[in-house]
Amino acid sequence: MIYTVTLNPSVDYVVQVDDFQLGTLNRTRRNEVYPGGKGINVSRVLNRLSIPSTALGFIGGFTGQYIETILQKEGVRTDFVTTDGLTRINIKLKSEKETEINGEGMEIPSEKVDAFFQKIDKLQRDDLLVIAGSAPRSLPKDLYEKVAELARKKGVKLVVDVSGSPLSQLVTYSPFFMKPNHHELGELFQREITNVAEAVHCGQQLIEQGVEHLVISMAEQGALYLNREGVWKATVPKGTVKNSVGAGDSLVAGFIGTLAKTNDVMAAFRFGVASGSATAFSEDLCKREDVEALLPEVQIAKL
Ligand SMILES: Nc1ncnc2c1ncn2[C@@H]1O[C@H](COP(=O)(O)OP(=O)(O)O)[C@@H](O)[C@H]1O
Ligand SMILES: O=P(O)(O)OC[C@H]1O[C@](O)(COP(=O)(O)O)[C@@H](O)[C@@H]1O
Repeated sequence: MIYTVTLNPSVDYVVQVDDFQLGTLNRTRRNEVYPGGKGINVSRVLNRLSIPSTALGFIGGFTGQYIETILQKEGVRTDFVTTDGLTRINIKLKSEKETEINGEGMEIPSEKVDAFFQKIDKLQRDDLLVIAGSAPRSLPKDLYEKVAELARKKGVKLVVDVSGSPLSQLVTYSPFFMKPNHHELGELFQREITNVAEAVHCGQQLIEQGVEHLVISMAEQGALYLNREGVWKATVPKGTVKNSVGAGDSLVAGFIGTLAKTNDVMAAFRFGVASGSATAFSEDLCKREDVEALLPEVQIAKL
């Protein structure tokens, strides 16, 4: 079974403003609302690929209720801990450029954290636990490590899609799968990654440290897959980007979902990349038919 953890879910408020100007009244041309947060996006995409998962994490208030309602309507299983706070609203402003404002998240009291750990404690050997996105500032700094520690004790496989210091903490738990983008990878190694050779160099160190499957995504510039046997590069399909929010999460879902179904790593890599691009070319997250249509455009070569 696949479980996703979103410690800091969000309602994503996507607004299109033509010629956005700071410091004045702007009016939207279009606005949409989606359930968001990285683990939640992974669960929603897995569901569209007919792969069941359970979404875990913390929700609160009318925004949290909205997320749970939409997920359940779509058929995603949920087992959130409900708090008295209010799930954040993240602003995704589309104008000449894409601007994001992500909230810091709500206060989560310690008894709610205990309730969350009780849920993690029910996972079984060989379950996949996807840890994705930021944690609300109120949570202890080592919370992700504690989740990873418990997962390791129970023989649960870790999938990691986080950035900043949680990434450097979780990499030491030999994740089954990790998907940093090249900026996150650069941050981890405290250097700028400007080309494939540099990304491969850093990626290989992660494989040596015990990461089993690694995808380094580089938006429209392609993606790399690394394991103990080698390095592969995929081209990404060309198209018009409508909303790249959730593209990375879609790659994660496409990869782990296909790997769970077929045990074929290259099929998983191809499907993951096509899922990321299908999301970038859609308003919301990708649909299965859009992903399948892009598969022939993903060319994979061994480096
Ligand atoms: N402009 C784009 N054109 C085509 N595919 C894209 C584009 N941006 C993102 N993608 C797809 O989404 C995947 C993840 O995007 P990326 O921006 O690297 O990750 P993240 O969303 O985690 O920052 C890419 O590997 C690619 O498949
Ligand atoms: O937890 P964070 O890092 O604040 O990110 C949350 C945001 O990330 C998203 O999950 C999208 O992630 P990506 O665009 O990186 O795939 C949004 O739905 C959400 O608003």
